[in-house]
Order: sequence, then structure tokens, then C-alpha cells
Amino acid sequence: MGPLGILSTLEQLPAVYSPALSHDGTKLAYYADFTGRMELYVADVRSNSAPVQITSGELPDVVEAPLRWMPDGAGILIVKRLGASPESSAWCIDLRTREMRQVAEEMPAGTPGRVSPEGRFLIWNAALEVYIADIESGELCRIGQGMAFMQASDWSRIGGGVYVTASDSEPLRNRDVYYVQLDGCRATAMQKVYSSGPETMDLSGRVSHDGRWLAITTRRSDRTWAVLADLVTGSTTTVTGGTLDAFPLTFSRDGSRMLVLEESPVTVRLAEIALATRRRRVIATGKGVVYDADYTADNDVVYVASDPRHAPRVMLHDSAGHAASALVDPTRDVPGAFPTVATRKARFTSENLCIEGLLHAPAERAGDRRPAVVLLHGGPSARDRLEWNALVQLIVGSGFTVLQVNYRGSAGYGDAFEHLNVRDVGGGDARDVAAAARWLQDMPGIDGTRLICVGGSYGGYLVYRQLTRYSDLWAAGIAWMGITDWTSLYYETTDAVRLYCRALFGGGPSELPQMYMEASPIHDVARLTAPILMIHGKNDPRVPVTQARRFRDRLLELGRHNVCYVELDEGHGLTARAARIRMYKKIAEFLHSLL
Ligand SMILES: CSCC[C@H](NC=O)C(=O)N[C@@H](C)C(=O)O
Repeated sequence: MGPLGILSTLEQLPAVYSPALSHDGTKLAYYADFTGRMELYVADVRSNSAPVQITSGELPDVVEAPLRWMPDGAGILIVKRLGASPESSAWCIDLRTREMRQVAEEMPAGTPGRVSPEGRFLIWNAALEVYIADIESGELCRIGQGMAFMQASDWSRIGGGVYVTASDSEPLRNRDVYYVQLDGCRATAMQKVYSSGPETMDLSGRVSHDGRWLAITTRRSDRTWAVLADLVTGSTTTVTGGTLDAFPLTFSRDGSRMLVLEESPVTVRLAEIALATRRRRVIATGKGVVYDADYTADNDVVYVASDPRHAPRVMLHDSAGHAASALVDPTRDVPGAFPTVATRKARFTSENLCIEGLLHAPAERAGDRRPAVVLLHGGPSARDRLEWNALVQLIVGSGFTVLQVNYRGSAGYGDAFEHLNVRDVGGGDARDVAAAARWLQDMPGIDGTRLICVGGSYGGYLVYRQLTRYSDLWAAGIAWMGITDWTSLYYETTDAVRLYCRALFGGGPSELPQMYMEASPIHDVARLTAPILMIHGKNDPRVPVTQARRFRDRLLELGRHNVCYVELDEGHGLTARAARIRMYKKIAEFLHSLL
């Protein structure tokens, strides 16, 4: 199938968001746009019967926050954004009558947490602030003023308070777990529950159904562990070991077992730990990425996973039969197929570093020398993993080999690797991308004269960097939401990204003007001669559209006619399906023009 076929398949591929089991583990709720609109669905997990559509057009088109079950299973809390404002309102849908009742309004930008066991209060996690909303009166109380509260994770089953992650130091490097006692939605007292030491990350998680255990994620000595706090005795124990980073998720209903995610740099798998013996069992979820999991009423496991060939699916793992079946599979009813992407890990050397990537190849044709795309993630501390990527499908389906590169600065390879880009923005990381291009040039079956550099956000920045500083390597480039000028970005972006820039550069542009200038492709724009497709969101608060407009204007002043420029009615992420498809179409057309 060519790019047009893949585009139409992508256009029809339903999106499924925020699957969540009811508190008693019998029902699965999720958002999906099977009908072309985003609606809420509920399915019975035991019978695996057809899901019931609960809403009919009442939801916003773009889901901005996960849904939450009311503890009695009679209702579901959903969040709506108020127009263009960052504020939200929370609504409860009665599953029997389908009535929607507003339960809280004018909540600051944030994410809903769990509803309290008796169904009266809702945790609301905003940036560095935690609120408790009274669902009956609509009152909203901020808890923990004077400290940076990162998030509240769950409710005590015994004391009526919440467990939170908080930081008592700047710049938030040390995080500990606290218990906050509540009277209604107001905090009355607070005590530290767990700290593994100074400058460590201890993050509060779920409470077991019987209220005895609290799951804690601890990051220290470059590793992530699952810790179990006994809320009755106050003791804590580390329950994971081995070589993989482990993230505790949730407890079985009888409190005897716990699910953990085990991460390698490019995969995430699911394991179960017997709490009494600490015996660990890996649940066969396939080679890909598991995002979330929970126990059903029958102690089977529902999990969400994807791999390069399958978009995220909700799967049911039958613990007795050790077999998995799909509860929700967006690809199941989509006519046509995606190209069979043969994916393998790739490793190459850049200076003294071993850089890992993922190589996706189209079907081979004898005597064929294929063009290739180097596809770059953002962050910069994100990473590419063995998971579903619609763009990879599109580009491979267009006849290109794709190499994703976890350049220095990517997460998953240890703290030292992740910080190698500090005070070296566009330095070593850009050399890693150039090394990736040279590695591809030496590969049999690749046409080294037709390499295209593609990426978004920080990945878009690296595209601009490559086309200006390593122009001999590239036949073309595609950048979306990319940074072209770090100095103006610093003054025009959000507070959070400004802080991030300070950490990345080691200060602001007034202290380090040369470093900010050196890192900015706008000052090298004259070196760019290859065809380029620039895409940017008009409403991007993180990397404002002026970054793209100024760069395009300079290219046009220089008489470059091979600039294709597109603005989307979007922010930093591509949340609306229509915008995503429009971007994919532009990319497919551009790539086709290079063949
Ligand atoms: C310093 S790059 C700013 C944009 C970036 N997005 C994509 O790469 C970003 O928001 N990065 C950080 C702050 C993040 O991903 O959280």
C-alpha cells in the first residue's frame, strides 16, 4: 500500500483514550471516536459484550484529561476545558440516566486524580499545586501552600487524607512522600511518610484496596525501584531488584500481589510481584510498550499496550489461562492494512558513545537502493521505543527506511547520558544525528544521497541544526514546532520551558548570550540550501510560531524557493485528528516530491 492508502487508513483509525476499570473491576470505560466524534463507552469486562455508548455529542472533540470512575460505579467524572481558557470544569455522568451534572468549575489547568472512597471529593493535580474539590458543594481548596506539591496520588482508606509527592527544596530535585490529613477539602496536618534520602525522587502511588499498603516509586543511584510502605506499622521495603527500572502500578483486590512496569530503554513490560514472597512473574505482553494496567474483579489483568505494528490496544490477560485477548482494538475494524514494518534495534558509535536507535524498513525490492529518513524525537529527554508510531507507518509506506535515534540527552540510558546535552545544546546531540546519517550511508540498500532529516519540537530544532551545520549530509528536511532561535524563545515561551532552558544552558541569555546565539539555527540560515518543509502550530505557547515565521522570512529574503511552509490551527501537540491528518498529508506530499 502506498502513502495515499496509508493516509486513508490513518484517517479512519479510531482513537481510544483513557481506558479505566471501575473500582470494583467489573467495567471498563474509555473515550473513543468510532462514530467520528469523541464519545464515552462502557463495557462489561466479564462478558466482553459490545460496549455501550454513553454520550451522544456532549463531549469536547479533543480529550484533554483522563476520565475517573465514581467509586460506586454509578457515574463517571469527565473534564471539559472552558473554551480557549486554561481553566476546566468537572462533570459527573450518571450511567443509568445519562444525565450530566457539573460538579466543579473554574479549576486551574490540571489533571483529575482519584475520587475519595465515599465519592465526595476529587483530587485535582495542577502544575506544582494540589487541590481537593468538594463534588457536592463545588468548593475547591488548595492544599500545601508554602511547598511545591507535585501531585496527590491516592486516598487513605483509614484516615480520610491523601498521599502526595512534595518537594521542600528548589529546584525540586528532592521529592518525598507525605500524608495530608483533611477536614472536608481543607488540609489540617501533614507528615512525611517516606524519604530515601536527600536529592532522591520518591513518588507517591496507589493505596491497596484494604488500605494497608502504599506503593512508592523511588529513583536513586540512576535506578528506579518499587517501594512498599506498610501504612499500619510504618515500615518500608524495596520490592523490586534486577537490572530494569521498575514502576509500581496497583494492587490485586486481596492485597497479595502488585503490578509493576519494567522499563528497558526501548521496551516496557508488565510483571506481577507476590508481596509475601517477593516472587516476580513477567506477564507475557509481547515486545513493545505497556502503558498502564489494573486488576479486574476476577484478578485478571487489563493492560494497554502497543508495538510498532499495533496501535494502542486494551488487552485482557487471563491469569489462569495465561492467554491474552483484545478488549478494545482500534485496528480491528479498519479496512486496509498498514505496511508490515520490520523493526530492529540499531546501534552505532558517535565519538566515544554507543547510540541506540530503531530501524524500520519497507519490504525489500531486488536491486533497490532506498532513500532514508532520520526521525528525531523531542524533549529533548524523550526517547523512541518499540511502540506504535503513525508517522513511521506513513514514511515507511512511502518507500523510505526510517531510523529513529536516541541521541545523547534522551531518557532511558542513565542520568549521565541524559545530562550530556547540558551546556551543549545542538553540540554533541547534533553530532550523534550526523553520525546516524553516516551510519545509514554505509548501509547496503540505502541511497546515501537521499537522506531526509525529520523531527518535531526539540527534534525539529535538530532538523534545522542539521540542515544548517551538516548540510552536506541531507537531501531535505521536515521540521514541526521546531526552535530556530533560543534567545527569543527564552523570552517568548512559557515559565516551565524557560526554567527548562535555564537548566539546559546553565542560565538565561542575559548571562550566556554567546551560548544561546551559537545554538540558534537562525544565525546560520544562509547555510541552508536543501528543500525544507516547515510546519508550526499558530497557537503554540511552548515554541511560539514566531520561531518558524522569522526563519521562513530569512530563507525567503535569501531567495530560497524550496521552502514549503504550513501553519496549523494547533498548539505544541497535535491534539485534533484533522490537524494530524493535514500534517501527515503535507509530509507524504513532500516526501513524494523527493522520490
Ligand atoms: C526546550 S525544548 C521546548 C519544547 C519541548 N518540546 C519538545 O521537544 C518541551 O516542551 N520540552 C520539555 C520541557 C518537555 O518535553 O517537557
